Amino acid sequence: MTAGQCIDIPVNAKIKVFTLALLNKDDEILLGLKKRGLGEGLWNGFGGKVDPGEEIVDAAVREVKEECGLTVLPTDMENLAVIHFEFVDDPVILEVHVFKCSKLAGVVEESDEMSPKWFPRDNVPHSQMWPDDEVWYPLYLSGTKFRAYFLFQGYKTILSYIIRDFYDHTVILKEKKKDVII
Ligand SMILES: COc1nc(N)nc2c1ncn2[C@H]1C[C@H](O)[C@@H](COP(=O)(O)OP(=O)(O)OP(=O)(O)O)O1
Ligand SMILES: [Mg+2]
Ligand SMILES: [Mg+2]
Repeated sequence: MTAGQCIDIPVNAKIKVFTLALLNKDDEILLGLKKRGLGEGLWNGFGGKVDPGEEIVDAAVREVKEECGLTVLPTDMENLAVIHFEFVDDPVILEVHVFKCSKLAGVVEESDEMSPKWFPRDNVPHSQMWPDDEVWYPLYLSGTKFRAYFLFQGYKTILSYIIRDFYDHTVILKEKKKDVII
């Protein structure tokens, strides 16, 4: 999906594309405590920047390997969501392609970026995760595919968000703090 296909951000927005993989085993999800960079100190799925010319799903597979040692196949990566994050006073919008995967091979290993740990899927540490996760995580649990837009003030405050059905773009959830224009 490109910026032009998202109805909640300007067509000419500057976009930086990322991946985020949610890895499942039975009733558990593997999260990593980010040791550096964007989201340092927070638990998150595994992912990062898509290299120039790289397919998004291939970037997702590469990032999983780099960050937690597991091997996943592109064909086993299920598209769950595309989320756009805008930050006040930052012209660059982050476009995060979220995948889920339940076919995992190899051994979980700590990397220089992530310290991995299994959590019960219905009991993740939201107080130590990005604040948007609490909004959309129930959709992941219910297997609902979605597109979302979040407007942040800094990294801790969500000013507004809108979540749409992945296919027909109907609104699933929407909230806006008073006085925010979107
Ligand atoms: C703003 O809200 C966010 N919420 C969540 N849940 N995840 C986010 C948010 N913003 C970014 N992310 C994800 C997207 C990526 O998976 C990472 C950020 O990428 P990272 O900085 O880890 O990129 P890498 O390529 O892995 O880094 P290196 O260049 O250091 O390898 O966070
Ligand atoms: Mg990363
Ligand atoms: Mg990385």
